[in-house]
Amino acid sequence: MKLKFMCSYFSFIAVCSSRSYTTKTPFRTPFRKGLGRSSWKSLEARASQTVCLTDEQSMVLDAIAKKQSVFITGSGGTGKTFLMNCVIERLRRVHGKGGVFVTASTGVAACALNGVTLHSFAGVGLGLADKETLLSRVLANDWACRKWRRAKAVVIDEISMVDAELLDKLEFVARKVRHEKGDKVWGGIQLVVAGDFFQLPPVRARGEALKGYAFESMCWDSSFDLQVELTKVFRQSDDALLTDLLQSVRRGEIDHDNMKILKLCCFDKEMDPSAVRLYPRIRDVKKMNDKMLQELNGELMAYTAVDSGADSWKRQLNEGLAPEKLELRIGARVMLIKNVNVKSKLVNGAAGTVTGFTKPYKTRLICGCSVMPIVKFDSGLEMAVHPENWEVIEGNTVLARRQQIPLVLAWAISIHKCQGMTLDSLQADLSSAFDYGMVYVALSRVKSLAGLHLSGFEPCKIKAHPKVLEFYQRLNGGEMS
Ligand SMILES: Nc1ncnc2c1ncn2[C@@H]1O[C@H](COP(=O)(O)OP(=O)(O)OP(=O)(O)O)[C@@H](O)[C@H]1O
Repeated sequence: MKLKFMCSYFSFIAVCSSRSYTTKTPFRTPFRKGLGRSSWKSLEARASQTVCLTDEQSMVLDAIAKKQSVFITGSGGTGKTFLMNCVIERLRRVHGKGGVFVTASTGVAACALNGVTLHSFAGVGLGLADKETLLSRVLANDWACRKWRRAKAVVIDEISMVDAELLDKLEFVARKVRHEKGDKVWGGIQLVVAGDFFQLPPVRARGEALKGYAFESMCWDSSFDLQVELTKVFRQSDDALLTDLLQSVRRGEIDHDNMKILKLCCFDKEMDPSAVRLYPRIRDVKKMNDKMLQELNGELMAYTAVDSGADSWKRQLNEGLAPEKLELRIGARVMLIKNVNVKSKLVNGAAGTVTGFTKPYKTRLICGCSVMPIVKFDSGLEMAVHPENWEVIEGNTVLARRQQIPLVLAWAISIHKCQGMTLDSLQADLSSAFDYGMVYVALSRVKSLAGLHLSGFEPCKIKAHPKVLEFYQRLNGGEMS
């Protein structure tokens, strides 16, 4: 039955355009024309005006207002990142800007929230030493100590990439540094953690065993007042078949019907030339982008990021998505790495092609270049892309800032870097997929089956860790959602 629907589905998409754009968007005009910056509504107010928060999302915000510690999870595209932005704003209203520290396990995720990496916030270096050594390191570091003591709330995004050992060490450091608050877990800090453990696990050297997921830490259960799993998938809301397939892949399962669907994505579909290629390994990404750029004939335009702040913090900017050096030619496939205009769908992940370059109005140089790129996005919109800022903020201090054109070459990107993105069309080469959750992360970026192309796919590459399965079963009272 499912297979029958699937076949008619594919003939349907063959007749229609191979691209798919969400038309049932819940967004209304986010800003009223003519309003100055100071009149803009808060993010949360705008969010609730333009989109309907689900009951689960509202429940999280209510808990935040009550100063509860919350773990937010859910499959890819259920709005964790979207909600985190509202959560951060609510926390700042509750505690004041200076008491809220926004962190994430990776530079990419930290930059997306204008925060810092968890390691750099904590002042524990790589965090490899034992907990007592790390504590004395923090106590000897005035700045790190002050941050821990000033913190009223700490946000950690992409928790799936933090190991259990590190989480326990940080909880120990927080409790000891803030001993005047009693012996409370995390020294009484309100903790808001988000992530999906079915996605990528902590990065480790090749062959090195997993040290344990964060939920295996000793402090996990006592760290939260509330653990919420978001269940409404927004990203694939127009494609029930893909939503259903992804739920199985997430659990590491693939039945006969879903296998057939994925096989059709491998062989029977004409390749969309605009599809982003996803590779498990960075070297393949670089090779592909360099090769494709070289094949173009036009003049090479180079944009060098304008950075400010201390060198140690600038390093984190390099871990983010905005490149230090961006080279473009007419014809280059590019992707936005920042939301530029949500109403016009110029959002993080929107792909397009460079069609020309134009002189900027007033400014003479844009990131070292005299012209700005003009991009024709796949939605049909063509526009000059202006530089944007990325900041590393801790509490209320801006530690570093990068100005760069918000584009990356997008013939190819790595599966690690695409975690968090929404893509219209992708081609994933899964032949060298090596880790738990990797296939799921790659597949769950796309909005519809029409935009999904696979190569190197084998069912054994779909892997979910048994401990993760167990954790979610416990979270749902024995039931998998
Ligand atoms: N309540 C909502 N109403 C409408 N759209 C929403 C809502 N919440 C989130 N979205 C939209 O759903 C899409 C996916 O959200 P988001 O990227 O936050 O998901 P995610 O759970 O963080 O995904 P991933 O785990 O893959 O990073 C975004 O386009 C976001 O704007």
